[in-house]
Amino acid sequence: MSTLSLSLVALALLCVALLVRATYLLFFHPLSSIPGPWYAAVSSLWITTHVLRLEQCKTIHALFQVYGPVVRIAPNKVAFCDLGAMKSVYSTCKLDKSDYYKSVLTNDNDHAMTTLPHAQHSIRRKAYASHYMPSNLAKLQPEICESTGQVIDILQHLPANTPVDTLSLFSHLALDIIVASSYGYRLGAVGKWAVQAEEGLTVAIGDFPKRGILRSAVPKWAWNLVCKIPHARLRLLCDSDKIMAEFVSTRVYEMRAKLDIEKTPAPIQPAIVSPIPLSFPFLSVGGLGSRSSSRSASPCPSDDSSFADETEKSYLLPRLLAYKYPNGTPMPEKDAISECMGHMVAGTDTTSISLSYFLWELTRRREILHKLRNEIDAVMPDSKTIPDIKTLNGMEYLNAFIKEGLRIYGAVPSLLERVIPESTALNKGCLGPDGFDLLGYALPPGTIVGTQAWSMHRDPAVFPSPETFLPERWLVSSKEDSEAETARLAQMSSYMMPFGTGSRMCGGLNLTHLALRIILVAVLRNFDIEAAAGTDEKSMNMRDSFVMFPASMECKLIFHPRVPSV
Ligand code: HEM
Repeated sequence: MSTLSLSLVALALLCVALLVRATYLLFFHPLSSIPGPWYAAVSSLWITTHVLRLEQCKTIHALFQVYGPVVRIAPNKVAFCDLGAMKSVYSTCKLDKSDYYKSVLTNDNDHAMTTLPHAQHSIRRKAYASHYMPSNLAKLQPEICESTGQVIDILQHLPANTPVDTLSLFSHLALDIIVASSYGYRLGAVGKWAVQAEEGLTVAIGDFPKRGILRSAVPKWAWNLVCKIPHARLRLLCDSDKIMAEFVSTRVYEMRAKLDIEKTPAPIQPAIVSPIPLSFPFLSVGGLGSRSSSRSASPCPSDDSSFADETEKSYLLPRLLAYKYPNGTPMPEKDAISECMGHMVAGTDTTSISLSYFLWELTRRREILHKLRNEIDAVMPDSKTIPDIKTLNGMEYLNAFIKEGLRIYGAVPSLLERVIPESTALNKGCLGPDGFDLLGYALPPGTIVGTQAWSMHRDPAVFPSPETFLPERWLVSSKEDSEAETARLAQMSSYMMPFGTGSRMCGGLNLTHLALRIILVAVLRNFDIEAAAGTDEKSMNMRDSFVMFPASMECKLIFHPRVPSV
């Protein structure tokens, strides 16, 4: 037989094999009764092209509108949009996460977000959870206010009509806040942003998700080869994980040194103590010089008693290093480092993206801005003094605005993938004889299942005119029956999942709420905001790659100081 004939036979066999496989997947596979396009059922290629085009969320949403609340989006993957199923998957049955999350391992090690099994995750979560309790965060309010105050200063001193890329500015601010709250360390990223000096850590955090996508898309040998290419920017991207790990390792070293000094009975030598940032969290290391290092310039309302006893504050890193696993062994440094890195990655871009969209929306919605302003001006007579948490939490319209902002512009609108387990051992009552029951469909073990905030937040039966940004939907209407109003608000809240839902919900949720409030009131009290030329519907069109971001990868706004500013 000639080579040509052999090739033709091989090709024919391949076609038959593909046809047999497609027939099985379409008609005989346990998921074959689930609605969805046939091309999604026979291959993952279709959904992958939409992932690569950065529009998975919108694509899945369009499928729900055609096929209903359960859709097969790939041979082994099912998406749903239903409140009962959401509760069952994420809360009642606490299904394990899918392998997808492993693309964001830090320092080649797990952190809470990448710890897939529920049982192991809950041990991890216990290690950090108390750090983000409101009572601890309240003590960290001065740090957040001070970094925010620095941003206000910088914006006030910019030449008139300077467009500012808020994605960049707020990611520096978010990082300063997270670093201060995690290590009690003054990074000064905002200060560096102001003088256009590159902050290596911010660049590394921005690069890290791209590194994860690239790394998982190519074989290991190809990735190693790419990282050997002598191109400075590429090397930075390849090294982003290492840069973050080195930063956190240095903080561990400093903290250990501080603890050793504290254990030593001899008098502490100032020369040794002074460079340790835990004692002096706001020592400037590249910020705005005296302004940033001066406590008296803090825009926080608190009297200095909150600074008086630094030991009362508890930062994330020492908390992790003091944590003991159930077998009594302390959490190894490697785990503490990965955990801290995970929080920096999880919190920086998400916070800056949300803030950017919130402000951009306000440039188009003067009536909403006006209402917010009235509320803010009333509680903030001095434009340089930010109200405390209690006041911020009590601001009805601000709360409604943030809820609506997270509904439409939540930075993680994506499918949160979970896996149907093999056995019922850990999930008693959750598996029937045919597997997991999802709205009447039996999903066999190994099926990947999930819902997405994008669609849950856009259910027209729960959120009328879902694409309209309407903070008022979160306010109690005095014209309506109060019981009906309570039920309406409760129903909307139950559909909200901007921070995920159930046992794997965002660890930094409380910190985010606090930071968003502080930053929003400070900015809106001090500035009028305008969209710069080129910042429009098209440039801000939402794209997603787990985290959502604007199509143009920037959000340029102009900050005009408000006149008169008290
Ligand atoms: C607007 C800002 C933020 C949004 C929209 C957001 C959203 C989310 C979502 C949706 C998840 C759950 C992922 C899943 O179930 O698969 C998550 C997890 C997580 N987030 Fe956030 N996040 C934000 C800010 C932050 C901040 C500021 C921090 C910390 C500094 C943080 C730390 C974490 C951690 C540690 C997890 C993993 C939780 C666990 O599995 O125990 N996030 N976030």
